[in-house]
Amino acid sequence: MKTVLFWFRNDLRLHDQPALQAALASGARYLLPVACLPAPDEATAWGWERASPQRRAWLHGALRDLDRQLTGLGCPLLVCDGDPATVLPALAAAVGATELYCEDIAAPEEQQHVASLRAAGLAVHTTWQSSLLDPQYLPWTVDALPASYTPFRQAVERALQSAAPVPQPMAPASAAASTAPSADTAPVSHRSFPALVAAPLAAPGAMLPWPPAATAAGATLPGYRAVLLAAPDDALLADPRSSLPAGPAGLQGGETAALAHLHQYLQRRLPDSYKRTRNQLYGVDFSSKWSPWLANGALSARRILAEVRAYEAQHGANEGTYWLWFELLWRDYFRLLHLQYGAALYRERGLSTRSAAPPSATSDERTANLARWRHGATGEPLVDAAMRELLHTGYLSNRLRQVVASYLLNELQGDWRAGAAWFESRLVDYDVYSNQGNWLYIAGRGTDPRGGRHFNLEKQTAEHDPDGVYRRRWAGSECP
Ligand SMILES: Cc1cc2nc3c(=O)[nH]c(=O)nc-3n(C[C@H](O)[C@H](O)[C@H](O)COP(=O)(O)OP(=O)(O)OC[C@H]3O[C@@H](n4cnc5c(N)ncnc54)[C@H](O)[C@@H]3O)c2cc1C
Repeated sequence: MKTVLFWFRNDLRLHDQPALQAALASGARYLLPVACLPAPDEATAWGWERASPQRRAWLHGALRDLDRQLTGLGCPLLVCDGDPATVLPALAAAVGATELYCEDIAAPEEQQHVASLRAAGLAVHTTWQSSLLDPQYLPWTVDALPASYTPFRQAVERALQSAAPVPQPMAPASAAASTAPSADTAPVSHRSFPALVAAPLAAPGAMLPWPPAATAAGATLPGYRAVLLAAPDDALLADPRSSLPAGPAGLQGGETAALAHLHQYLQRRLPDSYKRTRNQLYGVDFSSKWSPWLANGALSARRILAEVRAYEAQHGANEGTYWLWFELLWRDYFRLLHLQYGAALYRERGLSTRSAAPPSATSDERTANLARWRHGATGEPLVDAAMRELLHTGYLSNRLRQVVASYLLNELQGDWRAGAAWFESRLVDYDVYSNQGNWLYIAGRGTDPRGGRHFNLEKQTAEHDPDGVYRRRWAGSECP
């Protein structure tokens, strides 16, 4: 009787889960859901930890919630320690599985994981499911995406206008193959758009049981990690100054809290003010705060859009609801760029053909500058306040992300890849596509024709923190 593994990656949810639906429809008798946690002390090439304690705490909350839900369906989540390329083949052998289902992620390291699993003899079925738009139904093949965001958005909006007004629910993904191209496969061309934004799937009403060998092996399963789910660490997220007030008495990681947060955001009619408030620097309601749940997949972008469309049907569309779509489309754009360019986005020059002007600062000066930037000790009050907020809470408004990125690149002559790696370590909403895409954009090494962004600090301060409230909020915060 067939046994399959389902590997939860950045899709820690049961709603709108075509990859999981494919596993359930595969004819398997048993299914073992598994998530792999990186080692807590994993370091980056830049010398700092890969994921901060805050980022890990948010992820752990999502895993705890997923485990609660799966346990309720009789199929608990197995959380494993270590490198998926090692742990998963060992686990498959221990429980008699030869097939694995998971979402497709078009970033080089994540692609390498899948390649290693295949090389180890597992049949891996991947499903692309993290974007709003289904790449199979784009007006172009992904290797011919419009060269920058605005023509991309305009073409998508034209395509949607010419499509059937009510999108059809997405059929469960085929178990036989990937449902959409990865960066390493050639896409096919399509001329119709009704499924361009599929309706989100409901959560499965039932799961399959664990394989008997897994039940018998229990704590001796390869990679098995016993303590995570029993020892909440979300107090790390409870800084009262945070724009993302999380922790035991605040927002929680995971699908249950994600859906509750989405509903309250809509119920309180916050979309109506979004366009006006979105560039503010602090507070909970100035922006949606969907990103921490979107990042680890506790919330699906298609589910958000479906609910925003229902909101528009009830209250009327307005510039706020449009702007939320506009921003979610940016998120998609960076995903599609990964499908188009893959590892090229990770080169120092990115997609740019021009070589960088040699920095006038010495290498030692640049190293010292980077350390001062990371710890909020540059001497520029707005930058320092923002970097301290990031360090203490794992969240930063979009405007401040732009300001501090520009400062590192332009004033401190820093390496954009170091900035991106620091954000990866600290952001609770770290998303490989959005992080890489935004850093490339500000560095002028992506597709943007304007060639980089330089934010004027004086102007930004006067415009967004004229009375100094934000700077005072973080002044004097000790930085480790
Ligand atoms: C240098 C830099 C690095 C970034 N790194 C990340 C990252 O790792 N993860 C991440 O989710 N976002 C990243 N962003 C984008 C953006 O800052 C966050 O998505 C946003 O601040 C999250 O807060 P929110 O959910 O309240 O956003 P809202 O303003 O409410 O926007 C709604 C949603 O739209 C999407 N969105 C908004 N702005 C952007 C954008 N510029 N690019 C892509 N998607 C966007 C997000 O999914 C967001 O949740 C980065 C921006 C910059 C300038």
